[in-house]
Amino acid sequence: MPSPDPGDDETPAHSPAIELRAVTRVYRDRPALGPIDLAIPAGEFLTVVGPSGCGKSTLLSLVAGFAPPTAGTVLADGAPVRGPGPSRGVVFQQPRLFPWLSVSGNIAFGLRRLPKAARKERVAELLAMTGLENAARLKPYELSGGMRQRAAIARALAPRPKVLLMDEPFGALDAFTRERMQEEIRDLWRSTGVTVLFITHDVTEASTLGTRVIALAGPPGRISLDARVSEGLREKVEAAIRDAASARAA
Ligand SMILES: Nc1ncnc2c1ncn2[C@@H]1O[C@H](COP(=O)(O)OP(=O)(O)OP(=O)(O)O)[C@@H](O)[C@H]1O
Repeated sequence: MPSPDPGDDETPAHSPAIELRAVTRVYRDRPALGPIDLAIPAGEFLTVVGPSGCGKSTLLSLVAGFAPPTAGTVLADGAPVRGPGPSRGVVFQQPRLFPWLSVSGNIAFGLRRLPKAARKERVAELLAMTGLENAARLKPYELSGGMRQRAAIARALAPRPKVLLMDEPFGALDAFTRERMQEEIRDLWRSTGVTVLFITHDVTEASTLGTRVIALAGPPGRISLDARVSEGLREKVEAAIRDAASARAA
């Protein structure tokens, strides 16, 4: 009789895209986060909302691998996170594009290991996906705020990360651009199947944009609510936002 494979229970395909096990983070003796237990299945669009200082960015930086947890474990696809990696793309509130590179150059930056033809093809794909075809040669200072953020999203998606980590990505945009970007990020999420962890302090954004919302209270940040977003509500709020936007444009 064949013996059972001892690794079966740990098959990465069954692991959540991201998992935090009893994670805490302390800065200079001051607890900022945790303990947190959280599993984010692949393909989920999770929004994290909470007041300023409750630990949202700390949570994201631990998942990104920018900082280690003080205690506990952060896992990506079942493997401990030991630093930043190409499977986790990050988008910040300020786009942080390289000012000396064009939009194409910025998108291509993380693709240096690809052969030239494949790199060109992937950049073209990302430009089309984010509606930046006509801005390919422009430098960041020549872009609007929304275009800059789209370029940053394209750059983060270029290496096909499994997880996209977004830290208040639309916080610096005007309300109109922000609504458009919210629709666009949902379209990108649908078309790429990427797992999204999206930080916001905007309650409406948190409760309508994703498939699941967690609220943090703190510091130290703890999960005070973990709820599934009702599909019906989201569609209704999206339709209302679209109507409001087209009424304004008319
Ligand atoms: N590098 C750091 N050194 C020391 N303390 C820090 C550091 N980063 C964050 N903190 C502290 O940890 C706590 C959580 O901060 P964090 O930035 O994660 O909160 P946040 O919810 O993202 O806030 P905001 O919405 O204002 O961005 C705060 O008390 C903050 O002062």
